[in-house]
Amino acid sequence: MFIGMMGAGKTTLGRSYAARHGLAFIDSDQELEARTGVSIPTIFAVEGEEGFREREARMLAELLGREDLVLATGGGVVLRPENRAQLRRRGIVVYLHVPPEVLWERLRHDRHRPLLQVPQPRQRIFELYAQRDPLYREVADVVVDGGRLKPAAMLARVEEAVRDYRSGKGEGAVVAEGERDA
Ligand SMILES: Nc1ncnc2c1ncn2[C@@H]1O[C@H](COP(=O)(O)OP(=O)(O)OP(=O)(O)O)[C@@H](O)[C@H]1O
Ligand SMILES: O=C(O)C1=C[C@@H](O)[C@@H](O)[C@H](O)C1
Ligand SMILES: [Mg+2]
Repeated sequence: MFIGMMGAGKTTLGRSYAARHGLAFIDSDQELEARTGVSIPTIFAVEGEEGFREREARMLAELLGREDLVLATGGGVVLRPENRAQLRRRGIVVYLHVPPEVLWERLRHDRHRPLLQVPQPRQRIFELYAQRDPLYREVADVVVDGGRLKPAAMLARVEEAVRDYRSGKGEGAVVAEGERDA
């Protein structure tokens, strides 16, 4: 599973990680859009953030029941304690850590992420980062620092971190229970 802030690269890297390993890939946000037939901004507009979080939590519970799946989660999935508990129980959780300055460079022209459609989106990213970084770390098995790395270089770091984690060499890592997939 990939977790991290909006713009960290969960969708981009999740898809390429899955392709490299011959695993199925699902992006929680895209799956919600496909199932509801409407965009995430529309879900936020009609049902509010609470309605979206409810759908997201139900989707997570369902998808975590599937084997051999690489899952890219939504950026806010760690906000609910029950989601964090579920993430900790299943699969290898990879936190793609990207500092807020870099996220801002990537997202400054974004019009699709409802939480950034505010008068001061840069400040919003910094606030969300401050609130969520500890939550991502709480559930992560491995933390991969992206910084300004290109997706291919970041993927190489993910591969290395997952390998180390599996062989019990990762910093603070515990030996993986059976076959756990990212
Ligand atoms: N390592 C990278 N370097 C530069 N740009 C990147 C990198 N990874 C992703 N991007 C770009 O940043 C944007 C966000 O990437 P992506 O959609 O994969 O993030 P995400 O973590 O899935 O975000 P969200 O939680 O909002 O879905 C995209 O335009 C993507 O092309
Ligand atoms: O960070 C967030 O709270 C969000 C991130 C996106 O992945 C979407 O799930 C949605 O835009 C909310
Ligand atoms: Mg995404």
